[in-house]
Amino acid sequence: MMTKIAMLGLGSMNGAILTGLLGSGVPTEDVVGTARSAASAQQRSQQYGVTVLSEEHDDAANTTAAAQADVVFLGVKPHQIVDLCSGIKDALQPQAVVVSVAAAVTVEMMESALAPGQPVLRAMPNTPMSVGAGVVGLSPGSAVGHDQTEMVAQLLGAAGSVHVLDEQQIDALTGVAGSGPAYAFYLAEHMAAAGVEMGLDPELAADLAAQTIYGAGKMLIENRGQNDAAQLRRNVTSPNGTTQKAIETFDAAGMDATIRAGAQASAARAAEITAQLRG
Ligand SMILES: NC(=O)c1ccc[n+]([C@@H]2O[C@H](COP(=O)([O-])OP(=O)(O)OC[C@H]3O[C@@H](n4cnc5c(N)ncnc54)[C@H](O)[C@@H]3O)[C@@H](O)[C@H]2O)c1
Ligand code: PRO
Repeated sequence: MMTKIAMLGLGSMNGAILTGLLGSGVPTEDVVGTARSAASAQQRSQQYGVTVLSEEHDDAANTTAAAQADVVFLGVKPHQIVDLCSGIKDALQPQAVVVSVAAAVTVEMMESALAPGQPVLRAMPNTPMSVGAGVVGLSPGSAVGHDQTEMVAQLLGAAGSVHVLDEQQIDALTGVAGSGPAYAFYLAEHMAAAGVEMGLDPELAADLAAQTIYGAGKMLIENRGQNDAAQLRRNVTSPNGTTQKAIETFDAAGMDATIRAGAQASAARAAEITAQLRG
């Protein structure tokens, strides 16, 4: 059976998931997306090759898309999720699985806005889903069946590694993996900027940073179970050599603690938004 998919709100995150799903072989005919304006619906329809309905054109765009779907991805901002759930509540098929990708919005908040028994999954993906190298945390709601969780895990698993985990751990996963690509991009920005400051052509410096981070990530994956990140770092660091100087400079600036504090601040911010949403 083909799984029909609705993507309500096709911004950065749902767009990345959609790119990953299409890249893994999901047929474009099986997906309907929604956008707010007619212009962005048209742009996204051209970009992804799927039907995209707009709220501007039709007030019922989200309910129309949701009504046809087996899996409904909610890709709007956290403060919009509960309203979106209320809006699609009566249109959803009873067995359709509602998957929110929003930070901070709990399973309980969604379940309260949906019909009793509606299957819900709270997901925390990251944007490398778009290149088939994402990470997704999945926390099951009270009414989602094991088979339904497996079905969504398999769907998303084609675009990244899927981890089914207790909802209490999802903010921590957000701090490491949901926000994490931004940390790597931040590193790339500043490695490239250093190269430019040392006289490299900006395009070359950006390429060097990108390829280096890609290569290091690939090594981390391919060395799993053999050499961890600390060992791979040591393998680059000749005694009294160039890398040692760089790492000493990072340590002296407290970069190790800063990176931990940043990831923890991301997780803490998720919890803070949850508290704000509860009011
Ligand atoms: N960007 C990330 O890396 C990332 C990672 C994990 C989770 N998330 C979560 O994904 C969600 C979306 O974030 P984003 O970064 O993609 O934001 P975004 O602003 O790029 O995307 C949201 C999209 O939803 C559209 N939208 C708003 N209301 C709508 C409605 N009623 N109907 C249809 N479309 C509507 C907006 O026009 C926009 O295109 C957030 O809840 C965020 O917490 C984002
Ligand atoms: N992007 C979203 C945010 O910054 C959630 C994780 C990554 O809030």
